[in-house]
Amino acid sequence: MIRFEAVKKTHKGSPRMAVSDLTLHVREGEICVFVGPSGCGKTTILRMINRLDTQDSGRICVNGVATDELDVVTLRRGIGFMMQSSALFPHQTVAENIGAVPRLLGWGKSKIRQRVSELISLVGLQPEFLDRYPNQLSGGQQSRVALARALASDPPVVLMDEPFAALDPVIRERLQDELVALQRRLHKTIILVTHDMEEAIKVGDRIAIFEGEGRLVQFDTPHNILAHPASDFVRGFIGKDPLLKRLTLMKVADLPAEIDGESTVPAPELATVTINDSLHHALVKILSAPTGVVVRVDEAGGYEGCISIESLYNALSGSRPGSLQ
Ligand SMILES: Nc1ncnc2c1ncn2[C@@H]1O[C@H](COP(=O)(O)OP(=O)(O)OP(=O)(O)O)[C@@H](O)[C@H]1O
Repeated sequence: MIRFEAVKKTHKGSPRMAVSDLTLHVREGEICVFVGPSGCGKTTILRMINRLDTQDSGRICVNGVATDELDVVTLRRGIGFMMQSSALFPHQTVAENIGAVPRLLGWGKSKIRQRVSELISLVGLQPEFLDRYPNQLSGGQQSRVALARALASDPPVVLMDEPFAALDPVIRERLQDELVALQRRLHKTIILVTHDMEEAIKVGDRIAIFEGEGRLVQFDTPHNILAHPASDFVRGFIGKDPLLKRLTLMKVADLPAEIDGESTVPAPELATVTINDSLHHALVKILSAPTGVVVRVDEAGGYEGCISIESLYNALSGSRPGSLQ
């Protein structure tokens, strides 16, 4: 859907490259997260997609068409952009902010009003917010409005530059969850820039990790990056406890169900986990269970076998305790 082919960029007056020879393909309908330290070129890469910046060489294609072969208005019509720290228009109401792109596209007033009211509920805000100004909203509410604005013309591609960076951790986590849920319904192609690896792991279908001068060092699923970091740089970026992070990503449903045929009813004293719980949650329960075993149940509470610490080791590596690095 979005393809970078040998893209290079050095900003005028800068002694260093912002992007070095980037080749990368973001698939249709995925959330791809760009992560890396400050100044490594993430924003520049994002801005080149909708031609706010221009590459010095190489090609960027959106849906098979090179961006420099399209006129810029047509290109940007298909791309929603959510900039750093919301960047809402301060002198416009929420309704006017959300309707900004449809207005530019010349939609009629009633169509815009209908779209704005759809979007405000899509991002989880009450209609009474529509007449407020950005400075009358909390940071989390501003982010919701900025997301609604980026989605206004229903673009197939959405670019998000550190959308949740300014939010407190609780609100940030909630919005990350909501973004993932929204994406399941809307199937946009999303590129989200962050410097927060936890956020990347949580929302990304795939993560592109960059180091200085826009050098791509690894591009893979969160699971594979945690299991097989490509370099010490990636290992350092992942931070502490990669095994625990992998357990957070995996669900009880990812383990094979092991019903032994006899104990079809769990003993009442055993703790239970459901198939939608994370393996991290299962680990905590196993560690606090006197027997070292928890019962696995399906969504309806039906017995599906037992899980021990060994099941978790097997899920992580297929190996025995002691062999994990
Ligand atoms: N307009 C500009 N003129 C000159 N240099 C620039 C310009 N914009 C960015 N740069 C430089 O290009 C490099 C990449 O910047 P960029 O903003 O893309 O990085 P980033 O990874 O998004 O950083 P951050 O996480 O801090 O937002 C940096 O060294 C930056 O100083």
